[in-house]
Amino acid sequence: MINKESLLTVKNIYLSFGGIMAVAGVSFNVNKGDVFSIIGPNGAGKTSILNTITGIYFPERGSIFLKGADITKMPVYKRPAKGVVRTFQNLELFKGMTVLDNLMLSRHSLMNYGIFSSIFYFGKPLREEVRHREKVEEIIDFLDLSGIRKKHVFELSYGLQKRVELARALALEPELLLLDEPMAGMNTEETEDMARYIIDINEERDTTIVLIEHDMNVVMDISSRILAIDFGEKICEGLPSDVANDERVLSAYLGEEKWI
Ligand SMILES: Nc1ncnc2c1ncn2[C@@H]1O[C@H](COP(=O)(O)OP(=O)(O)OP(=O)(O)O)[C@@H](O)[C@H]1O
Repeated sequence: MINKESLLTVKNIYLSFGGIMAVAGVSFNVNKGDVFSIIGPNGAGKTSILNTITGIYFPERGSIFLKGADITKMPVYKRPAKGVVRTFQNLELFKGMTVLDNLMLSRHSLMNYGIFSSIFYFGKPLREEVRHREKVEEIIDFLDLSGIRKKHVFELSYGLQKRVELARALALEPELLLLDEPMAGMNTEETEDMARYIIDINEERDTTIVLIEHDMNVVMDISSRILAIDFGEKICEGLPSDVANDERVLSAYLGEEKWI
C-alpha cells in the first residue's frame, strides 16, 4: 500500500545495463520535509536510482509514486513541472552565458510563452517575463549570487559554478530537489557553504531533498534519513545514527577513504 503522507515512494525497482544489475529491487519512502541521503560505495547504484526518479531511465520492474500518483513511465521533460528537479554531478550549465541568463533559460521551460515570443516584450509575454525575472532575482539573492549575476559561468570558480547549478535547479521551484554530489570537488569552505544552502533550501523554501554525497561528515550532519545501498541492493535505511553504526554499512565501506 502507498503511504499517502509520503512525497516519494519507490517500490521494488530494477534497472540493468547489459549484464550489470545497477539497481536490484530497491524500495524506500521519502517524506515531505526530509533531507534523504542515498549512500553507497562507488558503482553501488546511487545515480541509477536518481535517474529513475527523474525519468532519464525507466525501471524495468517496480514503480515510483509522487504524492500517490504513479510517475514510473512519465517522460523526463514532464517531471520538472510536477516539482521533480535535479542537479547534475557534472555541471549542466551554459558556460558562455551569464549566471542570470542561465537561470532565466532554466525558467523559460516553465513559461507559457516561448522564448521567441517573449523577445517582443509586450502584453502577456512581457508580464510573464517580469514575473519570472523577479523569481530568478529572488533566487540569486537567496544563494548570495548577486555579485556575480552578470558574470559568465566560465569565469567563476568551480565552487561557485556548483552553486549556480543549484540556483538553476531552484529556478524551477522544485518540491522535490535531487542533488547528485553537490559537494564533489569542493574545498572545505565551499563544502560548508553548500551544506548550509541545502539546509536553508530545505527549511526556508519548504523543499524536500534527495541527496547523493560521498562526504560522510556532511551526510551525517544534514540528513534526516539515510538509505545505504551496495551492489544495487538496499542494505540499510534509517536515522543517521542507525546507519553509521550498521554492520552491513561499515563492511560495505571497508577500504573506502571517506567513511567517518
Ligand atoms: N549508462 C550506463 N551504461 C552502462 N552501465 C552503467 C550506466 N550507468 C550506470 N552503469 C553501471 O551501473 C552500476 C551503478 O552505477 P551508478 O552510476 O548508478 O553508481 P553510483 O553509486 O552512482 O556510483 P558513483 O558513486 O561512482 O557515482 C555501475 O556498475 C555502472 O558502471
